[in-house]
Amino acid sequence: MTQTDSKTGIVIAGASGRMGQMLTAAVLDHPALWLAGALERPGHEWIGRDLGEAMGQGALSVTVSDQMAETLKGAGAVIDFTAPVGTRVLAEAAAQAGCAHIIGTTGMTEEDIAAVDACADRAVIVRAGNMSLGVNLLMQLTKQVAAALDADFDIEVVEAHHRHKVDAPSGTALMLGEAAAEGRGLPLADVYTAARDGITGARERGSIGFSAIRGGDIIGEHDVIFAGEGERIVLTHKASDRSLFANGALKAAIWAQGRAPGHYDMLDVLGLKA
Ligand SMILES: NC(=O)C1=CN([C@@H]2O[C@H](COP(=O)(O)OP(=O)(O)OC[C@H]3O[C@@H](n4cnc5c(N)ncnc54)[C@H](OP(=O)(O)O)[C@@H]3O)[C@@H](O)[C@H]2O)C=CC1
Ligand SMILES: O=C(O)C1=N[C@H](C(=O)O)C[C@H](O)C1
Repeated sequence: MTQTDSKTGIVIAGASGRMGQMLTAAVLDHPALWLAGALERPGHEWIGRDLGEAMGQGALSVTVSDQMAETLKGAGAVIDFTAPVGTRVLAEAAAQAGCAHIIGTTGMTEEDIAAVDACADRAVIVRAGNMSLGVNLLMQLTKQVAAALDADFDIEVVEAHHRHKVDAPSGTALMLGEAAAEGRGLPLADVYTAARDGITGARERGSIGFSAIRGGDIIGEHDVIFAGEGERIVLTHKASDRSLFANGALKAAIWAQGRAPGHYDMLDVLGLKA
Protein backbone atom coordinates (compact mmCIF):
# COMPACT_ATOMS: atom_id res chain seq x y z
CA MET A 1 0.00 0.00 0.00
CA THR A 2 1.37 3.49 -0.83
CA GLN A 3 0.26 6.99 0.02
CA THR A 4 1.33 9.98 -1.98
CA ASP A 5 0.28 12.94 0.19
CA SER A 6 2.06 14.33 3.26
CA LYS A 7 0.52 11.93 5.78
CA THR A 8 2.84 9.88 8.01
CA GLY A 9 2.91 6.13 7.36
CA ILE A 10 2.48 3.94 10.44
CA VAL A 11 3.30 0.25 10.76
CA ILE A 12 1.57 -1.66 13.55
CA ALA A 13 3.57 -4.47 15.19
CA GLY A 14 1.63 -7.20 16.97
CA ALA A 15 -1.33 -6.26 14.77
CA SER A 16 -3.58 -9.08 16.01
CA GLY A 17 -3.21 -8.14 19.69
CA ARG A 18 -5.60 -6.20 21.94
CA MET A 19 -3.54 -3.04 21.47
CA GLY A 20 -2.58 -3.86 17.88
CA GLN A 21 -6.23 -3.85 16.80
CA MET A 22 -6.98 -0.73 18.83
CA LEU A 23 -3.99 1.03 17.20
CA THR A 24 -5.08 -0.01 13.71
CA ALA A 25 -8.52 1.51 14.28
CA ALA A 26 -6.96 4.70 15.68
CA VAL A 27 -4.57 5.10 12.71
CA LEU A 28 -7.41 4.58 10.22
CA ASP A 29 -9.40 7.33 12.01
CA HIS A 30 -6.51 9.80 12.17
CA PRO A 31 -6.47 12.57 9.55
CA ALA A 32 -2.64 12.92 9.51
CA LEU A 33 -1.71 9.21 9.42
CA TRP A 34 -2.04 6.27 7.05
CA LEU A 35 -1.64 2.57 7.67
CA ALA A 36 1.62 1.59 5.96
CA GLY A 37 1.86 -1.99 7.18
CA ALA A 38 1.15 -4.63 9.80
CA LEU A 39 3.60 -7.05 11.40
CA GLU A 40 3.18 -10.32 13.25
CA ARG A 41 5.77 -12.84 14.29
CA PRO A 42 6.73 -15.68 11.89
CA GLY A 43 4.23 -18.53 11.98
CA HIS A 44 1.32 -16.35 13.14
CA GLU A 45 -1.98 -17.36 11.52
CA TRP A 46 -2.62 -13.79 10.30
CA ILE A 47 0.56 -13.70 8.12
CA GLY A 48 -0.37 -13.26 4.45
CA ARG A 49 -3.97 -12.25 5.23
CA ASP A 50 -5.54 -8.85 4.67
CA LEU A 51 -5.46 -7.07 8.06
CA GLY A 52 -9.04 -5.78 7.85
CA GLU A 53 -10.40 -9.21 6.95
CA ALA A 54 -8.37 -10.89 9.69
CA MET A 55 -9.91 -8.38 12.12
CA GLY A 56 -13.37 -9.41 10.91
CA GLN A 57 -13.99 -6.16 9.03
CA GLY A 58 -13.79 -5.04 5.41
CA ALA A 59 -10.52 -5.38 3.46
CA LEU A 60 -7.87 -2.73 4.17
CA SER A 61 -5.42 -3.63 1.38
CA VAL A 62 -2.73 -4.12 4.03
CA THR A 63 -1.28 -7.63 4.17
CA VAL A 64 0.01 -8.84 7.54
CA SER A 65 3.70 -9.68 7.16
CA ASP A 66 6.62 -11.10 9.14
CA GLN A 67 9.15 -9.31 6.90
CA MET A 68 10.28 -6.34 9.01
CA ALA A 69 12.72 -4.57 6.66
CA GLU A 70 10.35 -4.69 3.71
CA THR A 71 7.32 -3.57 5.77
CA LEU A 72 9.13 -0.69 7.49
CA LYS A 73 10.56 0.74 4.24
CA GLY A 74 9.25 4.30 3.81
CA ALA A 75 7.19 4.30 7.04
CA GLY A 76 7.49 7.22 9.49
CA ALA A 77 7.03 5.08 12.59
CA VAL A 78 6.36 1.58 13.84
CA ILE A 79 4.14 1.31 16.89
CA ASP A 80 5.04 -1.69 18.99
CA PHE A 81 2.89 -3.09 21.80
CA THR A 82 4.15 -6.67 21.71
CA ALA A 83 6.56 -8.54 23.98
CA PRO A 84 10.18 -7.86 25.06
CA VAL A 85 11.79 -10.37 22.65
CA GLY A 86 9.89 -8.94 19.69
CA THR A 87 10.63 -5.37 20.71
CA ARG A 88 14.38 -6.03 20.85
CA VAL A 89 14.43 -7.42 17.31
CA LEU A 90 12.20 -4.66 15.99
CA ALA A 91 14.43 -1.93 17.51
CA GLU A 92 17.30 -2.99 15.26
CA ALA A 93 15.04 -3.26 12.20
CA ALA A 94 13.51 0.19 12.84
CA ALA A 95 16.96 1.77 13.24
CA GLN A 96 18.09 0.20 9.96
CA ALA A 97 14.95 1.42 8.19
CA GLY A 98 15.32 4.96 9.64
CA CYS A 99 11.86 4.73 11.10
CA ALA A 100 10.79 5.96 14.57
CA HIS A 101 10.07 3.18 17.08
CA ILE A 102 7.21 3.85 19.51
CA ILE A 103 7.37 1.23 22.26
CA GLY A 104 4.51 0.43 24.62
CA THR A 105 5.73 -3.09 25.46
CA THR A 106 6.16 -3.72 29.19
CA GLY A 107 7.90 -6.47 31.16
CA MET A 108 11.28 -5.51 29.70
CA THR A 109 14.38 -6.41 31.72
CA GLU A 110 17.35 -4.06 32.12
CA GLU A 111 19.10 -6.14 29.45
CA ASP A 112 16.15 -5.71 27.06
CA ILE A 113 16.16 -1.96 27.66
CA ALA A 114 19.93 -1.75 27.09
CA ALA A 115 19.55 -3.64 23.79
CA VAL A 116 16.84 -1.20 22.65
CA ASP A 117 18.89 1.78 23.87
CA ALA A 118 21.80 0.64 21.71
CA CYS A 119 19.68 1.60 18.67
CA ALA A 120 18.91 5.12 19.93
CA ASP A 121 22.04 6.57 18.30
CA ARG A 122 20.45 5.85 14.91
CA ALA A 123 16.71 6.09 15.56
CA VAL A 124 14.08 8.04 17.46
CA ILE A 125 12.75 5.75 20.17
CA VAL A 126 9.82 6.73 22.39
CA ARG A 127 9.25 4.16 25.14
CA ALA A 128 6.72 4.36 27.98
CA GLY A 129 4.98 1.75 30.09
CA ASN A 130 1.88 3.90 29.85
CA MET A 131 1.08 6.29 27.00
CA SER A 132 -1.88 8.04 28.64
CA LEU A 133 -1.79 11.71 29.62
CA GLY A 134 -3.35 10.89 32.99
CA VAL A 135 -0.68 8.41 34.09
CA ASN A 136 2.15 10.65 32.94
CA LEU A 137 0.65 13.52 34.97
CA LEU A 138 0.23 11.14 37.89
CA MET A 139 3.96 10.38 37.72
CA GLN A 140 4.74 14.05 38.22
CA LEU A 141 2.27 14.29 41.13
CA THR A 142 3.74 11.14 42.68
CA LYS A 143 7.25 12.56 42.52
CA GLN A 144 6.03 15.82 44.08
CA VAL A 145 4.16 14.14 46.95
CA ALA A 146 7.05 11.73 47.63
CA ALA A 147 9.45 14.67 47.80
CA ALA A 148 7.16 16.55 50.19
CA LEU A 149 6.67 13.66 52.64
CA ASP A 150 9.41 11.87 54.56
CA ALA A 151 9.70 8.14 55.26
CA ASP A 152 7.05 8.43 58.04
CA PHE A 153 4.74 7.94 55.04
CA ASP A 154 4.97 4.40 53.64
CA ILE A 155 4.66 4.23 49.84
CA GLU A 156 2.76 1.32 48.25
CA VAL A 157 1.90 0.95 44.57
CA VAL A 158 -1.14 -1.22 43.86
CA GLU A 159 -2.17 -2.15 40.32
CA ALA A 160 -5.02 -4.16 38.80
CA HIS A 161 -5.26 -5.58 35.27
CA HIS A 162 -7.19 -8.09 33.15
CA ARG A 163 -6.61 -11.85 33.45
CA HIS A 164 -4.51 -12.03 30.25
CA LYS A 165 -1.70 -9.74 31.41
CA VAL A 166 1.59 -11.64 31.57
CA ASP A 167 3.93 -9.26 33.43
CA ALA A 168 3.86 -7.93 37.00
CA PRO A 169 4.24 -5.39 38.38
CA SER A 170 2.84 -3.47 35.42
CA GLY A 171 5.02 -1.08 33.45
CA THR A 172 2.92 1.75 34.86
CA ALA A 173 3.42 0.61 38.46
CA LEU A 174 7.18 0.61 37.85
CA MET A 175 7.03 4.10 36.32
CA LEU A 176 5.10 5.33 39.38
CA GLY A 177 7.54 3.59 41.71
CA GLU A 178 10.46 5.21 39.86
CA ALA A 179 8.79 8.60 40.23
CA ALA A 180 8.24 8.06 43.97
CA ALA A 181 11.84 6.91 44.47
CA GLU A 182 13.09 9.89 42.46
CA GLY A 183 11.04 12.19 44.71
CA ARG A 184 12.83 10.63 47.67
CA GLY A 185 16.21 11.01 45.91
CA LEU A 186 16.87 7.25 45.78
CA PRO A 187 17.21 4.65 43.02
CA LEU A 188 14.10 2.44 42.96
CA ALA A 189 16.29 -0.70 43.11
CA ASP A 190 17.42 0.32 46.64
CA VAL A 191 13.89 0.51 48.07
CA TYR A 192 11.90 -1.91 45.87
CA THR A 193 9.81 -4.47 47.77
CA ALA A 194 8.03 -7.12 45.70
CA ALA A 195 4.61 -8.60 46.52
CA ARG A 196 4.56 -10.00 50.08
CA ASP A 197 3.72 -13.56 51.06
CA GLY A 198 4.13 -15.50 54.31
CA ILE A 199 5.96 -14.28 57.42
CA THR A 200 7.61 -11.28 55.88
CA GLY A 201 8.51 -9.39 59.04
CA ALA A 202 7.47 -5.79 59.62
CA ARG A 203 7.59 -3.32 56.79
CA GLU A 204 11.02 -1.82 56.17
CA ARG A 205 11.03 1.96 56.68
CA GLY A 206 11.51 3.85 53.41
CA SER A 207 10.73 0.88 51.19
CA ILE A 208 8.33 1.11 48.22
CA GLY A 209 6.00 -1.89 47.99
CA PHE A 210 4.28 -3.31 44.90
CA SER A 211 1.12 -5.44 44.69
CA ALA A 212 -0.66 -6.75 41.59
CA ILE A 213 -4.27 -7.89 41.12
CA ARG A 214 -5.24 -9.87 37.98
CA GLY A 215 -8.82 -10.52 36.96
CA GLY A 216 -11.56 -10.28 34.36
CA ASP A 217 -11.42 -7.41 31.91
CA ILE A 218 -9.86 -4.67 34.07
CA ILE A 219 -8.11 -2.40 31.58
CA GLY A 220 -5.64 -0.87 34.06
CA GLU A 221 -5.93 0.71 37.51
CA HIS A 222 -3.13 2.15 39.64
CA ASP A 223 -3.00 3.54 43.17
CA VAL A 224 0.00 5.15 44.81
CA ILE A 225 -0.65 5.07 48.55
CA PHE A 226 1.20 7.30 51.00
CA ALA A 227 0.23 5.80 54.37
CA GLY A 228 1.14 7.74 57.51
CA GLU A 229 -0.02 7.72 61.14
CA GLY A 230 -3.63 8.92 61.23
CA GLU A 231 -3.84 9.87 57.56
CA ARG A 232 -3.38 8.43 54.07
CA ILE A 233 -3.05 10.03 50.66
CA VAL A 234 -4.03 7.93 47.64
CA LEU A 235 -3.26 9.02 44.07
CA THR A 236 -5.35 7.02 41.62
CA HIS A 237 -5.60 6.47 37.88
CA LYS A 238 -8.25 4.27 36.26
CA ALA A 239 -8.22 3.53 32.54
CA SER A 240 -11.68 2.74 31.18
CA ASP A 241 -10.82 2.51 27.46
CA ARG A 242 -7.67 1.20 25.70
CA SER A 243 -8.03 3.93 23.07
CA LEU A 244 -6.31 6.33 25.46
CA PHE A 245 -3.09 4.27 25.17
CA ALA A 246 -3.47 4.10 21.38
CA ASN A 247 -4.06 7.85 21.09
CA GLY A 248 -0.96 8.52 23.20
CA ALA A 249 1.09 6.27 20.91
CA LEU A 250 -0.16 8.10 17.81
CA LYS A 251 0.75 11.42 19.41
CA ALA A 252 4.25 10.04 20.03
CA ALA A 253 4.56 8.84 16.41
CA ILE A 254 3.70 12.30 15.09
CA TRP A 255 5.98 14.03 17.63
CA ALA A 256 8.88 11.74 16.62
CA GLN A 257 8.92 12.88 12.98
CA GLY A 258 12.03 14.95 12.23
CA ARG A 259 13.36 14.57 15.82
CA ALA A 260 17.05 13.87 16.48
CA PRO A 261 17.86 10.21 17.23
CA GLY A 262 17.62 9.39 20.92
CA HIS A 263 15.60 7.62 23.59
CA TYR A 264 12.55 9.65 24.66
CA ASP A 265 9.49 9.04 26.83
CA MET A 266 5.92 10.33 27.02
CA LEU A 267 6.94 13.18 29.32
CA ASP A 268 9.00 14.49 26.37
CA VAL A 269 6.09 14.01 23.98
CA LEU A 270 3.55 15.65 26.30
CA GLY A 271 5.90 18.48 27.32
CA LEU A 272 5.70 17.43 30.99
CA LYS A 273 9.46 17.16 31.71
CA ALA A 274 10.24 19.25 34.81
N1 LIG B 1 2.45 1.47 27.23
C1 LIG B 1 1.13 1.42 27.26
O1 LIG B 1 0.42 2.46 27.31
C2 LIG B 1 0.47 0.09 27.22
C3 LIG B 1 1.24 -1.02 27.15
N2 LIG B 1 0.68 -2.26 26.98
C4 LIG B 1 1.62 -3.36 26.80
O2 LIG B 1 1.58 -3.75 25.43
C5 LIG B 1 1.89 -5.13 25.33
C6 LIG B 1 0.81 -5.86 24.53
O3 LIG B 1 -0.41 -5.82 25.23
P1 LIG B 1 -1.73 -6.47 24.61
O4 LIG B 1 -2.03 -5.87 23.29
O5 LIG B 1 -2.74 -6.41 25.68
O6 LIG B 1 -1.23 -7.98 24.41
P2 LIG B 1 -1.71 -9.08 23.35
O7 LIG B 1 -1.19 -10.37 23.86
O8 LIG B 1 -3.15 -8.93 23.05
O9 LIG B 1 -0.90 -8.69 22.03
C7 LIG B 1 0.47 -8.84 21.89
C8 LIG B 1 0.80 -8.95 20.42
O10 LIG B 1 2.23 -9.05 20.25
C9 LIG B 1 2.52 -10.27 19.57
N3 LIG B 1 3.77 -10.87 20.06
C10 LIG B 1 3.96 -11.58 21.19
N4 LIG B 1 5.25 -11.97 21.29
C11 LIG B 1 5.86 -11.49 20.19
C12 LIG B 1 7.19 -11.56 19.72
N5 LIG B 1 8.15 -12.22 20.39
N6 LIG B 1 7.50 -10.95 18.54
C13 LIG B 1 6.55 -10.29 17.85
N7 LIG B 1 5.26 -10.19 18.25
C14 LIG B 1 4.93 -10.77 19.42
C15 LIG B 1 1.35 -11.19 19.85
O11 LIG B 1 1.31 -12.21 18.90
P3 LIG B 1 0.89 -13.72 19.32
O12 LIG B 1 -0.59 -13.71 19.23
O13 LIG B 1 1.58 -14.57 18.31
O14 LIG B 1 1.41 -13.96 20.71
C16 LIG B 1 0.20 -10.21 19.77
O15 LIG B 1 -0.14 -9.93 18.45
C17 LIG B 1 2.06 -5.65 26.77
O16 LIG B 1 3.44 -5.60 27.10
C18 LIG B 1 1.29 -4.60 27.58
O17 LIG B 1 1.72 -4.50 28.90
C19 LIG B 1 -0.66 -2.43 26.89
C20 LIG B 1 -1.50 -1.35 26.98
C21 LIG B 1 -1.00 0.00 27.18
O1 LIG C 1 -1.14 -5.01 29.72
C1 LIG C 1 -1.95 -4.04 29.77
O2 LIG C 1 -3.13 -4.19 29.47
C2 LIG C 1 -1.44 -2.73 30.18
N1 LIG C 1 -0.17 -2.60 30.32
C3 LIG C 1 0.53 -1.40 30.66
C4 LIG C 1 1.28 -1.62 31.95
O3 LIG C 1 1.92 -2.68 32.11
O4 LIG C 1 1.28 -0.73 32.79
C5 LIG C 1 -0.33 -0.18 30.62
C6 LIG C 1 -1.78 -0.38 30.98
O5 LIG C 1 -1.91 -0.37 32.36
C7 LIG C 1 -2.39 -1.60 30.34
